Amino acid sequence: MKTTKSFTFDAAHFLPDHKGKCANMHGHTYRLEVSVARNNGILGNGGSDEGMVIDFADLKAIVKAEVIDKMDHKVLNDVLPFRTTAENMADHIFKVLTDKLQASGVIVDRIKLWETPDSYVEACYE
Ligand SMILES: Nc1nc2c(c(=O)[nH]1)N=C([C@H](O)[C@H](O)COP(=O)(O)OP(=O)(O)OP(=O)(O)O)CN2
Ligand SMILES: [Zn+2]
Repeated sequence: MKTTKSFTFDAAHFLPDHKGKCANMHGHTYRLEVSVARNNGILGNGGSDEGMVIDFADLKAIVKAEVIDKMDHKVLNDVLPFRTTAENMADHIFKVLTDKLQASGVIVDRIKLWETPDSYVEACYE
């Protein structure tokens, strides 16, 4: 069982040394899909999380605090310490959310990051 929450955020960036137009500052409305699962495969048993991987609201709050608030309406080159390709961003988001969720027995199964309406990357568990 996988549980997914989607987000959008707007940000500017440029790719140093890019051979094409992306070397120039430009913006994207990114779409981020975060899919998570239980590390033991068993859904919550008892209490508020009964029958859930994670409450949608809890997942939303974590992604907002750890990712969206740090990237939305930012110049990504100023806030991320790597070349801001969609691949590097998805890898970073995967690691940040894995660190945050692992104590509660939740794993990040997939990060899907759309940079444009027709271009996306995926970072997947194993
Ligand atoms: N593998 C990757 N290739 C490119 C990335 C990336 O992150 N990973 N990024 C860019 C640029 O950021 C660019 O803004 C997006 O590229 P592209 O899809 O080519 O942009 P367009 O939507 O304008 O292209 P269309 O020709 O309209 O499809 C470049 N490459
Ligand atoms: Zn771009």
